[in-house]
Amino acid sequence: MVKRRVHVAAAAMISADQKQVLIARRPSNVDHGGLWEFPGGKLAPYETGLEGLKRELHEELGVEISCAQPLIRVHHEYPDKHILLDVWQVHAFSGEPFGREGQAVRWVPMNELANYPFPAANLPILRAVMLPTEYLITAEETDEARFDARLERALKEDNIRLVQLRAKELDHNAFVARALRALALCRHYGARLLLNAAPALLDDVDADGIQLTSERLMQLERRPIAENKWLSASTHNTAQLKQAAMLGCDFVTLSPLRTTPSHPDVPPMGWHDFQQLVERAGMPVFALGGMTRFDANHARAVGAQGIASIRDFWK
Ligand SMILES: Nc1nc2c([nH]c(=O)n2[C@H]2C[C@H](O)[C@@H](COP(=O)(O)OP(=O)(O)OP(=O)(O)O)O2)c(=O)[nH]1
Ligand SMILES: [Mg+2]
Repeated sequence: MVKRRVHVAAAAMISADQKQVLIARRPSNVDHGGLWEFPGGKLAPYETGLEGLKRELHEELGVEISCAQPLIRVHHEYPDKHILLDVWQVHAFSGEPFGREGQAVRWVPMNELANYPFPAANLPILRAVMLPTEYLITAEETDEARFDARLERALKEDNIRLVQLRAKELDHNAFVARALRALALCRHYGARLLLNAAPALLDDVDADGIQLTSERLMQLERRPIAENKWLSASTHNTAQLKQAAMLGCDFVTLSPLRTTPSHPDVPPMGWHDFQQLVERAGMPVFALGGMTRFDANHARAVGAQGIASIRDFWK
């Protein structure tokens, strides 16, 4: 049997204070009835994703979208169909959303989304909604006070909300000491901290998660940390992306987009290959390798969550 292919546009509508997202409950008499969803629906013939999204949000919620950006594209195999969920983050709209088709509609704080049952295809979307567009990776530093000052500057002035502590130059004790200070700073500014370290390091430092190197990624057979922690991995190709999906990584970095001074001999993948890999990744992907904040919109446009960078934030 050839499966039906269904292209669905859906919206993650964000409240003005950026803290809440709008969800709706599917009526009990349809597919996935009773589960929660991001409002939207199937595209009509010849409609683009954004056109379909505008029509569906008008029909289902009575709102008019004025500003939307691609968030994530998820391909999912249901028993009877192949579905592409084309999800947009809606930052501005007019009208007060209500369930025009009688469905329940609710604004939910980001950190309570996990309490609502969604269809199986929605897991990567929930991750994407919760993640920011920028992922800071810390640089090598020999001076601890300077490390703290630079991290704090990025949290305070650049509004960074996701940080990876990467410090290959430090031994175990020095890494733990730096990580504890970084964690306190991140907590203070409401940012999340992932450690680029062995998963067991979470026993010493109760950070928000682990960033696996591609080498660690390929050695693992199952997810090495609890579900309530974030698991990310550094990836460079299809095999590593598949392994990350198999382990249940919440997101990944994919590199190198461009040639960088730190890896001058590694051939860059460029936006075209990057986009093809992201399309099938099935989880949020941060573009890494020579990226700056000015690349974030382009990264979004080709399907990425955003950009990861050392240099652009470490000043
Ligand atoms: N809108 C939406 N659909 C989702 C989500 N997750 C998910 O698996 N789906 C699936 C359920 C459906 O099979 C399909 C969306 O179809 P739909 O029933 O909303 O389509 P529609 O609004 O055009 O309604 P209809 O005209 O077919 O009645 O995508 C989600 O978060 N939002
Ligand atoms: Mg619908």
